[in-house]
Amino acid sequence: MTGARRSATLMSVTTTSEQAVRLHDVRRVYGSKGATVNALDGVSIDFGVGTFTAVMGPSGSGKSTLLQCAAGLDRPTSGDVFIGTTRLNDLSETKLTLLRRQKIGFVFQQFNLLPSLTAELNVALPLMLAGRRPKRSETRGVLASLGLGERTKHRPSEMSGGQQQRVAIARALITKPEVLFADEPTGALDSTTGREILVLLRSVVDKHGQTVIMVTHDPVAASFADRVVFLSDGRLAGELQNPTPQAVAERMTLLEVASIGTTK
Ligand SMILES: Nc1ncnc2c1ncn2[C@@H]1O[C@H](COP(=O)(O)OP(=O)(O)OP(=O)(O)O)[C@@H](O)[C@H]1O
Repeated sequence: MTGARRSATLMSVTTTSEQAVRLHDVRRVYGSKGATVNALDGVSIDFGVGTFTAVMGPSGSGKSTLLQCAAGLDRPTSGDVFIGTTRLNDLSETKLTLLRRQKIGFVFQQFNLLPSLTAELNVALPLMLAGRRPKRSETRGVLASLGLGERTKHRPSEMSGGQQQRVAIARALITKPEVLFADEPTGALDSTTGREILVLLRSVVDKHGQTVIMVTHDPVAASFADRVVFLSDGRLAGELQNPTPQAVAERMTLLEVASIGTTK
């Protein structure tokens, strides 16, 4: 692409303040000559400020790769990623790390808490990494707001899976991120506990106006979102607004069948 054409393209994808995250023609190729995988194959999508989006698709369709590229944890092979109005492609590793610390929270399926630290210290960690000395009232306040006021001194091994995931969410929210990314946040939890976590994620959007982008395999979990976007073979394969579990499950069945058909 010529410089002029590239500038024109970039002008046309300049983000507005209503978009929390924007991907434009993002490709992510893994491997090298002879053995490459197009994990993302030209994905363009916007995530509006204060919205809750679920990302679904068959295994290997590129969901985690999408999340990692959108969160600046992985760099696309080509294409543009914006967080707010900042284009991530232009940032050095140091600036990207700073932006992630300021604007992004990430929650994982396996919680990823530090086992030797109390709940309170796990939550304080992002502030300490940013060079701040966290106030006890700050970390305890976030833990209390997530129903963990009595657990501040407990270590991860002394808490249930649901409590550990709530600590992980408290840790992600302590920096007041604009966007919270969650990769299978209920995957390791029973359905009742998982539902509590989803209610919590919903309130992050409804009460605080933050943006949540969540990968899930579970149609019930996806129904907590405002929108579900589907991926298949690294490409967008449609979306559902105001999804019901039934509508999501039907769409997933069609995609799974199509994906089995193409791998035979
Ligand atoms: N680091 C990597 N090196 C090589 N290939 C990779 C790497 N990460 C992912 N892939 C491949 O890229 C494709 C997309 O992977 P990704 O993990 O994004 O899919 P997914 O939809 O999240 O899958 P799942 O639902 O099974 O977690 C898959 O074919 C996967 O094998």
